[in-house]
Formats: sequence, C-alpha cells, structure tokens
Amino acid sequence: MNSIGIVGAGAWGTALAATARRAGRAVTLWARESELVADINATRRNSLYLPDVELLCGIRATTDLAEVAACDVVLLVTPAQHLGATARALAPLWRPGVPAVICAKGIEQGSHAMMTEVVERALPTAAIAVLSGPTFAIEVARGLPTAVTLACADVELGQRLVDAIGTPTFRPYLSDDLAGAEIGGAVKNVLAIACGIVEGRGLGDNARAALITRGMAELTRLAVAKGGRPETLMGLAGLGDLILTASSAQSRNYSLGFALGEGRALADILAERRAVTEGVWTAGAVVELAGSLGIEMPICAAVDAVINQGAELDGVIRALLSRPFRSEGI
Ligand SMILES: NC(=O)C1=CN([C@@H]2O[C@H](COP(=O)(O)OP(=O)(O)OC[C@H]3O[C@@H](n4cnc5c(N)ncnc54)[C@H](O)[C@@H]3O)[C@@H](O)[C@H]2O)C=CC1
Ligand SMILES: O=C(CO)COP(=O)(O)O
Repeated sequence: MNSIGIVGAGAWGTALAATARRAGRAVTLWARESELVADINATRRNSLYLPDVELLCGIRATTDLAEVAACDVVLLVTPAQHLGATARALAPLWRPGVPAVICAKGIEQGSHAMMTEVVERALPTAAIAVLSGPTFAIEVARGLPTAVTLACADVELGQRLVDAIGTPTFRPYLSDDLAGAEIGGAVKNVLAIACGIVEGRGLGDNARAALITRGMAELTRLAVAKGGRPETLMGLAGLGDLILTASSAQSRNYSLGFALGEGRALADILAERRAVTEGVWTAGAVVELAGSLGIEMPICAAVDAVINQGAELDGVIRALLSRPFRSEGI
C-alpha cells in the first residue's frame, strides 16, 4: 500500500493527504475545482478549504479520477450527500479488491442509506473500510496528536490500512464494526448542532452535558438497530467525536447550532460558509431512518424540526423538556 488516492480536496481530504504523506505514502489528491488543483500543485496550499497549512512535497493534485483510482488505496472524502455520485463516477475505473476507505460522515437523504451502503452499491468489488473519530482537519494537517477508529470487516486488510496511514501523531485503532463507526460519525453532527443551540441560547453547561449523554443513548440505539456494537459508540467514533464536536467552537456543526441558538436564520448562516455542515443535511435522514426502525431519537427530531420544518426554537426546547420522566437505561 504505497500509493494513496484521495477523492475530495476539502479540509478533511487535504488533511488526510498531509498525514498520509507524513506516513511516507505517495499521495494523489482529486479535486473537482481545476483552479484548486493548479493552486495546490503550484503553492502546496489549499487556499479554498485549508489555507493555513503548507503541504509536504509528494502530494499531487489532479482533476482526473483515473489517477486516483490507479492508487493502492482510495480514501473517499467528499461530503456525504455527494459520495454516491462520486463513487458512481469512479465505478468504471475501479479494480476489484482495491480498498475504499469512507471518510465522509453522514446519511444519504431520500434513501436513508449509510455511506457503506452507498459505496457497496456503486463499487460492489471494493473492499470497504470506514475511518471516523474526533478529528478536526486543521489539527491533523498540522500533525497534532489524533486518534481515530478504522473499521474494516477483513481485520487483516484493516491492519494493513492502519500500517499504511498510521503515524505517531495519527493513530488508527482497528475495529471490525463498520455500522457502529459510521453511525457515530453521522449522528454526532446532528447532536453537535443541538449542543450549539443550547450554548447559543444560554441554557447552561448542565443542559449541554445532558444532551451529550442522552444523545449518546440515541446514537447507540440507532447503531445497535443497524448491527453496530455499543462499545464502538463508547469509543473514538462515538463518544470521542461527540465530545469534540459538541463542545468546540471549531466545529462547524456546533457553531451553526450556536448561531441558531442566538436567533440567526439558517439560510443566513449557511450563506456565509463555504464549508459543509453535515448535520444540516443528515438530520432529516436520521429521523426518517430511526422512524422506519421504530427508534426514538427526540434530540435529533428536535434538530430536524428546527432545521427542516421551520419549527420555532423555544417551542421545540419546551417540548423536549416536557417529555415524560423515564428510566435511564438505553
Ligand atoms: N473538516 C473536518 O474536520 C472533517 C470532516 N469530515 C468529513 O469529511 C467530509 C468532507 O468534509 P470537508 O473536507 O470538511 O469539506 P469542506 O467543507 O472542507 O469542503 C467541501 C468539499 O465538498 C466538495 N464538493 C462540493 N460540492 C460537491 C459535489 N457536488 N460533488 C463532490 N464534491 C463536492 C468540494 O469540492 C470540497 O472538497 C464530510 O463528510 C465531513 O463530515 C470528517 C472528519 C473531519
Ligand atoms: O467531524 C469532525 C470532527 O471529527 C468535524 O466536525 P465539524 O464538521 O462539525 O467541524
């Protein structure tokens, strides 16, 4: 596994390029934007999505998917709602058995498909893995210490992936629980919006701790229903990522929630950002998926009501606080 292809040159794809290069791999980074490709190759910076980091030599940007598909391993790092189309574009170029490592965090709108299901459909001969966990791109790009979950059903292949991308400061922990790893990453974005709302509304640290904890219960219920294991959700891809994104203004999901909590309109907040805020697009899909499985996810439903149904924030908060008392078990 000497060469790593990365599909998607946003902040996370670029940070993964930086860390894979630090691990000694040859890196090819695919971007949709031809001006961005020229910029990265000329200046070794991604001025659109991660401007503050200079990249090592040995990272080549391209607009040609074939160059990425020719690599030993391919990391899929587009926003979740675009992963299906991107994987379908890769399909004619795919060589059977090549690992496809899903690094996007979300659930597909409409189909409610997990990212593994989306990629399985588009690339049926790929060996699928999921990379998830508490990872702000800028910190990874700078080489600050970070630990992630790398989930792969074939543990021997998973170990080779860990060895290919791991470094002393980018530490993958191996798992065989893909469902747990990907549901943790997808749902924590919705919960991070809720935590931001609480902070922006001035509801206090107690309320945020309660949301994180009861959010964990929601996230775990959904993961178990989809075949995941509770202990995965207690690890980096669940609790770890939730702690990170539910308490840091660096998080795009948390900061969007904060602005909503202050009373700003969603459309205005989104209009000011280039970066993707995945929880906005996943909230509805999570709630519909949970509904189809008969699972209660009241915090996610509250976020969905605010984001997608124009519900008034204080009414939604009052409704959450008026729910019947219940036992704490999941
Ligand atoms: N930024 C971070 O710290 C982390 C991000 N992630 C996940 O990685 C995924 C990508 O996020 P970022 O790199 O942060 O995105 P970003 O917000 O930095 O950049 C947006 C990316 O989306 C691409 N894009 C926009 N429209 C597209 C389309 N129609 N088809 C294909 N690509 C399109 C852009 O070219 C760009 O690469 C998301 O699922 C995110 O949750 C995961 C861990 C950390
Ligand atoms: O997934 C992330 C950290 O693990 C990034 O979170 P945000 O998209 O909320 O910034």
